[in-house]
Amino acid sequence: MSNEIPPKGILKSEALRQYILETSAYPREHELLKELRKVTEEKFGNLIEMVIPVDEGIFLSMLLKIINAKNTLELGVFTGYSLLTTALALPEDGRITAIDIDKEAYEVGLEFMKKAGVDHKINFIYCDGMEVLDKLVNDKNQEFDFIFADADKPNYVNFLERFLKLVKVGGIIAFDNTLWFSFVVEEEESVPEFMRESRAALIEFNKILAFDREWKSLRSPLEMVSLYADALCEQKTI
Ligand SMILES: C[S@@+](CC[C@H](N)C(=O)[O-])C[C@H]1O[C@@H](n2cnc3c(N)ncnc32)[C@H](O)[C@@H]1O
Repeated sequence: MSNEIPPKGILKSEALRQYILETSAYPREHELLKELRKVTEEKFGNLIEMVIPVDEGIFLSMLLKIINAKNTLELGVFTGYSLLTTALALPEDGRITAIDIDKEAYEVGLEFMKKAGVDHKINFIYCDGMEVLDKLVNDKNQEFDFIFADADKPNYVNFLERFLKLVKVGGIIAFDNTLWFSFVVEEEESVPEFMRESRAALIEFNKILAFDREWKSLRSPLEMVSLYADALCEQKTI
């Protein structure tokens, strides 16, 4: 047996990822979330890859419950897997402001929100994200316990600037896809062309969060956690 220290990290194979999903994620997935994923795949084919994975959904749901989130913001809804996850995790009087530029996809998911009896918690805004965020910031009365971004990766830095004004103390900001299918550590040539712009933006975003002086001063009250399920979260702790 080799005496070399093995690389850090627990996910050493696709088989292990499947094992985790089968033993800890799928059994906890809500029936309507399973159905929504299936219908999304039937209607949108390959775009199913846009939907957050089941283990990430369970993690987000756990975070929402731990912080007793009541008022949340989601940017990037698609057919609403992460939105339904959030709506199921919030209390009866919980509220979600959900933003997307695709109304048709949202309407597919809306059926499932209704079936689950959680549609009253959702305020869907059909509009560009930055436009809505600027309005919310100007409003000055808006404060969210939890913010989830899963859209328009090149704009993550701009979103963060607004989110920091919108998240309440003790709240959480979560960004999806910060590892970009692991492409952040691969050579550009091996990345599909249509994914390169986002890869470059995410590498820059991760760097800024970790090292940029200006952001560091903003970040000082934030704790950061990066997850293999590919969500990166910041928690404002003071
Ligand atoms: C990765 S999908 C979101 C997936 C969703 N979170 C889920 O779990 O199913 C990204 C979504 O962001 C939306 N989007 C892209 N650019 C946007 C923008 N500038 N403003 C608002 N929504 C945007 C797209 O229409 C798409 O539905």
